[in-house]
Amino acid sequence: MSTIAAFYGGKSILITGATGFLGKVLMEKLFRTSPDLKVIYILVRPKAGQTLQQGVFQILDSKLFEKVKEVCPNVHEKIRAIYADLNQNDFAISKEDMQELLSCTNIIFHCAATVRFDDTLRHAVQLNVTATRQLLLMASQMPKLEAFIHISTAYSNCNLKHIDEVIYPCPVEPKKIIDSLEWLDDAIIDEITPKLIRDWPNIYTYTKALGEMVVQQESRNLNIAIIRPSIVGATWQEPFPGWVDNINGPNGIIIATGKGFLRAIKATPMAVADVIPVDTVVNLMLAVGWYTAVHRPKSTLVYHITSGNMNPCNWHKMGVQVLATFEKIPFERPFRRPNANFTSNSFTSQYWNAVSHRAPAIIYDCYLRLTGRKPRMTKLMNRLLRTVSMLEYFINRSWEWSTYNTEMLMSELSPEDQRVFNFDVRQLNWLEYIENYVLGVKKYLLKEDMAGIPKAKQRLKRLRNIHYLFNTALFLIAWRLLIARSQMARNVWFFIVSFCYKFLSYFRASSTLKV
Ligand SMILES: CCCCCCCCCCCCCCCCCCCCCC(=O)SCCNC(=O)CCNC(=O)[C@H](O)C(C)(C)COP(=O)(O)OP(=O)(O)OC[C@H]1O[C@@H](n2cnc3c(N)ncnc32)[C@H](O)[C@@H]1OP(=O)(O)O
Ligand SMILES: NC(=O)C1=CN([C@@H]2O[C@H](COP(=O)(O)OP(=O)(O)OC[C@H]3O[C@@H](n4cnc5c(N)ncnc54)[C@H](OP(=O)(O)O)[C@@H]3O)[C@@H](O)[C@H]2O)C=CC1
Repeated sequence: MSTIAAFYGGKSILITGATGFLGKVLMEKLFRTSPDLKVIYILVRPKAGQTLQQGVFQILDSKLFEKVKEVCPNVHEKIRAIYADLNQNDFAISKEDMQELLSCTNIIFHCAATVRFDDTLRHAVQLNVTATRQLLLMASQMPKLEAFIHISTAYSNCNLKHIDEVIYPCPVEPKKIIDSLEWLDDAIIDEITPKLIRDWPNIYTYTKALGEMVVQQESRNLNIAIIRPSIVGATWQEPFPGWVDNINGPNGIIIATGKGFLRAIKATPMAVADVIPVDTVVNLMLAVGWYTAVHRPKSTLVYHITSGNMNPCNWHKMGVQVLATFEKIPFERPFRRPNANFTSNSFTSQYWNAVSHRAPAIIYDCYLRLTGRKPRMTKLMNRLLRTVSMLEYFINRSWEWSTYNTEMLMSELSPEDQRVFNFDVRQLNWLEYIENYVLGVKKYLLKEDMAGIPKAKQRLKRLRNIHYLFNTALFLIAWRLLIARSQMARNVWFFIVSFCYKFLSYFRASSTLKV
């Protein structure tokens, strides 16, 4: 029997961000491996037109929870959804609910965050910093609390090149920022934001760094651990390979490439693609929860869960494998044939954007206008290119994350726990993983039917022929214009034509002689 699975038996677990990508996979694994856990409290913000119960059923109805329903048929009774908005004071939790949370919770997994790179500083601080502080305050009033696990990101210190499993201080105290945001108006905040975030690439990573500082400062006598995953990708093995459910990180890029919208990207091909499967992250989270509660380390331990130092893959390898998978399992109705040009040069990147992205979008919009439809491709392309520009920082650099704590934890696990809660990425086969990832994006995100593959392949062939035809026509027009304008081009043209003519005459003569 797994020690970790047994540890969660009978426990009351509080999860924030349970409706998100990581939160869902965490709940799934908890129910599957510890079906005898007492209850999982999830803090859910109200959604228009949906009751809490409907929200829970929607999560449980997804394919992700199919195995859970077999192992734990009464799973819906073990989820206790609580209305909460982490942007509000006391999270807007009712008194009764708060009382229950305070008196019963044994373990907290704090996953909720805004992961948008372009959020306002006010909102990002509220969610990623102030809410963390408030949750810690709540945690300090929980007599039965055994461990508080805070989910950060490996990029919270991405202004550094080598990152250790320690909490780095931020130049400005989180408390000062929280206080000043209370009285500063939005216009001034916008103005000072670049000065505050300094060499962090966006507000998200900056506020996650502030969140870690808050954890350190407000930890009191709690048992706390911080987990820093890199780019969280589709499931590797559990409950089945390839599960994804949002367009963040690589997912949106895979869709945009598979649909033929995105054919070139400003990326350093040899930079490490530090993607980490979501089930690996969840396994580490559960192991850390157990270790923190049982072994009670004296200080707050930080755990990196990254792939780059143990089993590195680079963007080139990833791009090639993604394209190879599109050959086998293409997405339906692509705009153009998928392609992946990587360039680290700004000028070349702008050239590709003009020729390979904006020009086809404009041509397509002209076609839509001519056929009496509303143009939409240019707008979509502009949004896509804006998104890609925000991700560029992460695909043009490599980082080194030390993983001493993560390795130490691995060595502390029994062989059974190492198997059930496997977070050893050295065993990951990238080619297989990427193929399943792309397949998962097709099935679970795009909800495309596998029966449509032959038709999609036919469409790709047609697009290839159109591509060749278009290029040939373009070449001939360009050449014709050049000949009309330049004597040198005419000379070259006559030389080629006379050379071909001579070659053909010689060929004909020699074949006549042989006869
Ligand atoms: C040709 C080359 C081919 C290559 C071959 C393929 C090989 C694979 C290569 C893979 C390289 C990947 C590198 C990943 C690096 C990640 C680093 C993460 C590091 C930190 C990790 C973390 O610690 S934490 C999670 C990270 N946190 C996010 O990842 C949120 C980002 N996101 C936003 O911050 C907002 O999304 C933002 C953008 C403001 C827009 O915001 P916005 O207001 O414009 O509105 P929306 O979000 O609604 O999206 C508007 C439209 O952009 C579309 N879209 C949204 N995201 C998209 C996305 N990723 N890729 C494409 N398309 C996306 C969407 O489909 C919409 O399209 P539509 O208009 O048709 O609806
Ligand atoms: N995905 C990634 O690549 C990485 C993620 N991380 C970290 O992992 C954690 C989870 O990320 P992920 O699952 O991908 O993110 P998601 O965006 O999928 O999930 C975010 C969760 O936070 C909840 N949330 C947001 N705002 C509020 C609010 N005001 N009140 C209550 N709940 C709120 C969301 O609820 P709702 O459903 O209502 O929106 C959702 O459940 C985050 O802390 C993130 O920083 C770290 C590294 C990489």
